Amino acid sequence: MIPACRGPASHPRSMSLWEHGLHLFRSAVGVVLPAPMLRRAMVLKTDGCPRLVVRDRAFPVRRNLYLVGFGKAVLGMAAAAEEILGDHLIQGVVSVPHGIRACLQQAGMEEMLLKPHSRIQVIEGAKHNLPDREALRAASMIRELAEGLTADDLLLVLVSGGGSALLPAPTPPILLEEKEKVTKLLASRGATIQELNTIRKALSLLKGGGLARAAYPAQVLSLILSDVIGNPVDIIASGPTVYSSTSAQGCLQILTKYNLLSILPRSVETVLSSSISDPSGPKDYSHVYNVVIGSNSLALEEAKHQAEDLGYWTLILSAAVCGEVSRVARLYSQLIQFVCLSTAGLGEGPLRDQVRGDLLKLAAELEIPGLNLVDPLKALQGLESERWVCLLAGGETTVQLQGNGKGGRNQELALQVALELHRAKATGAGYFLGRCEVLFLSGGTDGQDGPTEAAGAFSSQDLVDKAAQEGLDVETFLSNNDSYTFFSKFQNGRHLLLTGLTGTNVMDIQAILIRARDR
Ligand SMILES: Nc1ncnc2c1ncn2[C@@H]1O[C@H](COP(=O)(O)OP(=O)(O)OP(=O)(O)O)[C@@H](O)[C@H]1O
Ligand SMILES: O=C(O)[C@H](O)CO
Repeated sequence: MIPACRGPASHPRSMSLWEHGLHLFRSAVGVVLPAPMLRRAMVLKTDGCPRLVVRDRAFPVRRNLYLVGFGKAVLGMAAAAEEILGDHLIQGVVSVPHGIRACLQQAGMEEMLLKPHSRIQVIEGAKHNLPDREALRAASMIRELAEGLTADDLLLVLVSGGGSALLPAPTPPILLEEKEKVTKLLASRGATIQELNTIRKALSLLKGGGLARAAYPAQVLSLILSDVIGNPVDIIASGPTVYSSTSAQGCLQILTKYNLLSILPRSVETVLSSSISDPSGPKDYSHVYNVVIGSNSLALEEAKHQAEDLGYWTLILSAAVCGEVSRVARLYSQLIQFVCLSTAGLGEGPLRDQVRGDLLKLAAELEIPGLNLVDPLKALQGLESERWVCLLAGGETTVQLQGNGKGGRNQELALQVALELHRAKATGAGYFLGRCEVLFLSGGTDGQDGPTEAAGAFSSQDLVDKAAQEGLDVETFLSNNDSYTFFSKFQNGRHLLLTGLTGTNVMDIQAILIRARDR
């Protein structure tokens, strides 16, 4: 479990980079844990007329509050919300992952469980993140609750990643199995989450704004924890409270792209063609207020704040890092080399120009939204030598699985960075890398990286050599996508980032910490 984050007890200079990295990761996750996040997002004011205040809006409350939720982090969010709302909450239903209560109990995370006499009913479903009968039952209870509301009511909707599978309500005559078949095929053919959820929205009664329509004329307040790059509220959990501008033509384009048109179930064709005559449904969503209350950027901001407190010159590179792990690893390795050249006080020179050129080229190729390295590189170049540097980033990379090993994208990234740095040691940058202490850390904020029990891993430029001394060949493990097995064996698992399930999820976080070695 991620403990509540306090500042580090020891003086920053006496702490290892390792301890700094762990502190930053814990702080980043701490700020998007359900309870603190909910407490920041909404306040129940009881002076005068009781009202629920969220950002610039105040919703009058008089025991007229209902709650629904769906997603992997929603149980903790519901527990925190119920505590804030007290007796004003009349009734609630949340759809959460199969086995989550036992899991949280086992991990000692009681604060994320509902109290014994809670007014919120919990349905566990979507085993293996796939919609099932239980999730279907939860979705229909949620729909019923929403449809029974009046203009005097306020519906609080809690949304987090994993919500799509936990809120299945296929538009008749589509059957659950038919819808699942389409989404499974799309996912296996490499569709993006935007494409996948565009189709899900078109085939669902509740997604793509359907829940907000069902709740009308009640007010709808939707609090959203984002697990998608750029925080698009219409895509996160397939946007059940967000107007959907998706057209049937847009859906057909996606289905054509992935060669699915000829194998669509008849029911899906029927629903898509009937939506051509009613392209978007009602557009008035003035009764809805959607607010993103937790995101990768928020977590990175907190890590930056903490790193600055520790004495680092800190920069957030991007909260939208995506792309193949091996290419992202090359980008991070070149950034590390650039920083080492800069902090070693090397003035303008051909080596740094070369690294800079390679970096800009690679960054352009990766097309990471909003990543502009020109100014950060200038700033790094202008830093006084020996300055501690912290670079932070977040997002979600992808791994093309080729082997049958055990791992996750964060552990694979950490291992790839170590390999890239090892290779760089043989180049002109090697001398400068040797003069710096470097720590690379990548972790999933949900505490689980792929199907492993680690959240991620730490690495550095000496890892490959040290592993070789233990008879472990990094390239062999990487070629089998076996990063977890590697990190479990190497130095008895010391480089694994082990946090346990955190109860939240804002994708992944990377931290690079660099300081000149004492000479
Ligand atoms: N052996 C492996 N090595 C590297 N990556 C792996 C391996 N096996 C699975 N993965 C990656 O793990 C991811 C799936 O795990 P996980 O459930 O953590 O991701 P997710 O479904 O995107 O969940 P979330 O967004 O909640 O973290 C995929 O990106 C997959 O490519
Ligand atoms: O539930 C979903 O659709 C994904 O987790 C993206 O939010």
